[in-house]
Amino acid sequence: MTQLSIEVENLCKSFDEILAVRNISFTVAPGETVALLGGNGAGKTTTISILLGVLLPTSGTIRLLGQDIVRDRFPIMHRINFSSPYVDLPRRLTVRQNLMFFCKLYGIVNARERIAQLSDELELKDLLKRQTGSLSAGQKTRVSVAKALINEPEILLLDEPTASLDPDTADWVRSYLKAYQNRTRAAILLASHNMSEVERLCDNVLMMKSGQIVDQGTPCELLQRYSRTNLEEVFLDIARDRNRPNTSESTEPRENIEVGDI
Ligand SMILES: Nc1ncnc2c1ncn2[C@@H]1O[C@H](COP(=O)(O)OP(=O)(O)OP(=O)(O)O)[C@@H](O)[C@H]1O
Repeated sequence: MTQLSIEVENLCKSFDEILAVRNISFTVAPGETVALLGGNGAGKTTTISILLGVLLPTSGTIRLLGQDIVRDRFPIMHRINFSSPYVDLPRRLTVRQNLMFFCKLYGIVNARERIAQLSDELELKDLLKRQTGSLSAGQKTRVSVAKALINEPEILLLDEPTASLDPDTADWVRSYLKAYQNRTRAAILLASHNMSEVERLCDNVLMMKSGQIVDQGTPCELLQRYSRTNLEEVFLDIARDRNRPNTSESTEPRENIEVGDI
């Protein structure tokens, strides 16, 4: 049987009296993309931070590439990577210096070639000499994606990977990530508020609310289950505790949805 890339079992995380993550379990297989969806404060970033080893779980187990991350964190860290708009790279370093730092951190042998390849593919060539702090939000996001792929990770954790990108660049970055995954069979766990991104990239969706997984399935399964035509409407049904259309109570006409109202 193929080794699962991510195995999360009964994970809980509390910050004093706040229960940020409540007993969640899920898996991600190699080559699979799974989305964590949920409103603000649902527990997505906390879950990703625990997978990265930045936060310790209160209870539960996490295996990445078959290894327990609390016991065997260091041997697997060079096989995973992440991108988040909330984690700034050192602002005074140039883009090249930042990428070189991460090449050294991950022990990349042909660092110059790797940086040249990524900056070519992600159109960063003109930015390499610029101080990272001087870049626009969208430019920083592209640098963050380059940093996330620098070690060709087997597990990629993406927190809002296309935040701040214009629709054209966002679409291009999604295609790039998909091509990377097709080539490497990396497992991707993605937290996003962009439902069309999730529909396009993800094989499976975990709907989180108040720290729990309240529903899950493929985008198609969720659309069918809620009798909806897009995930944005499913998201609103769950966020607003609307009844599922397939249950007996849900035969009433459904109220209009204001999609921009998430
Ligand atoms: N360091 C912390 N100390 C105390 N509470 C925290 C901390 N980090 C997160 N929380 C709380 O845990 C809960 C989950 O937060 P988290 O950042 O995981 O949500 P999220 O789903 O990523 O939200 P968003 O979509 O707004 O980014 C929230 O109630 C948040 O206030």
